[in-house]
Amino acid sequence: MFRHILKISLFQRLSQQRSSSLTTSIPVVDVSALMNCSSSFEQHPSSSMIKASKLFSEALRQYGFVYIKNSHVTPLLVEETLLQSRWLFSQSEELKSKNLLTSNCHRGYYKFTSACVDDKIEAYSICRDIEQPYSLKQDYFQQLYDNDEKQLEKIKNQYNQINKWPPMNSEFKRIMLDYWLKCQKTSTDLLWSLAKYLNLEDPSIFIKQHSKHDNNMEIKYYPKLETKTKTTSEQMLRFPVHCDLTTLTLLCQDRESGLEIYNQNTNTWIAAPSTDDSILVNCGDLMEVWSNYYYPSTKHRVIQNTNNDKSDRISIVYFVFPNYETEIAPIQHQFASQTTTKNSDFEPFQVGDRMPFLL
Ligand SMILES: O=C(O)CCC(=O)C(=O)O
Ligand SMILES: [Fe+2]
Repeated sequence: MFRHILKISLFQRLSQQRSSSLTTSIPVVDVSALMNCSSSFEQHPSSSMIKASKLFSEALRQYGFVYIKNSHVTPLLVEETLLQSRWLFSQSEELKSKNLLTSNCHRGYYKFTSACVDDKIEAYSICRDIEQPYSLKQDYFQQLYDNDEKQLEKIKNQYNQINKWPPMNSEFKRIMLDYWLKCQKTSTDLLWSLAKYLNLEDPSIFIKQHSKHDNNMEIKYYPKLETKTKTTSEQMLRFPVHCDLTTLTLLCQDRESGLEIYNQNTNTWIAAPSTDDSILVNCGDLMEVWSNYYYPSTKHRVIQNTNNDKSDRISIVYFVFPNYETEIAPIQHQFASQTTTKNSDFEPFQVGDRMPFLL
């Protein structure tokens, strides 16, 4: 009980910090009717499911990014995860480097220099928390390297590295894994809904090809900048312009500004501030191709916050990937003729072919 009250008041305090004074034209969609739809969607879906699916799909189609509320990722869980993230980055260099440092692996702590000259961004990453993570990728690598046992052994050792957890904080691990799982569940429901909206012959095609949940979650810490670098627009970037490689990406942030989304209709950048009760979803390159260019992979970036650069910033990004062996090619669907027909000479590829190779 006490714990619950504490959590709520903490949540209220933090969400006051998180709510934004900025406005944005990116739509907010209530996805409550879609949650659990991948397991409960019967032959005759309810009208609220159909409505939510249409709103979500059309918003993604139009903007590339959508705020979703009432997903499995509750506002309280977002606050708790941000709080634990903040705890991690405030730990000593020794703890972060000694216990968590990673090289050539998608799990653990690392630093990188980004677009801005004196910018050092810290990051912490986890993947699906299983004992033999290579098992998720072995179908792909085995057909790639067939009989090359030596190479396969090397790859197996590399990919079997497990998540790195800070010692003596079991709460950290519990909350991170909870957040990870709720993003997994949310993304599965959203993938189902996107396929359903396209009226695909097999509406479970996307989720079948995501059965291994080989996803990656990355928390980034952007420290307060000591010097203002405002001279050119290039220098104001904190994370460069890019598209994600994913099918879907789920993103939340704890400060009001920084993230911007490119709108190709108006040729402008739109601010994507954090909100109290929603998280952002966008499509990446794999979904763009797979959906026959219907759901666009949209450019985005993080800029230096010039209104309030007294603060640091945390973002939590959950990258959703199909199984490595999945073959990607534009799919036929009811809207396919309206989309750019780029598929006549399209060479199908496997997801693993596009992923960074870690040896
Ligand atoms: O930090 C952010 O808000 C954006 C990061 C991002 O877009 C990415 O990691 O792909
Ligand atoms: Fe991104």
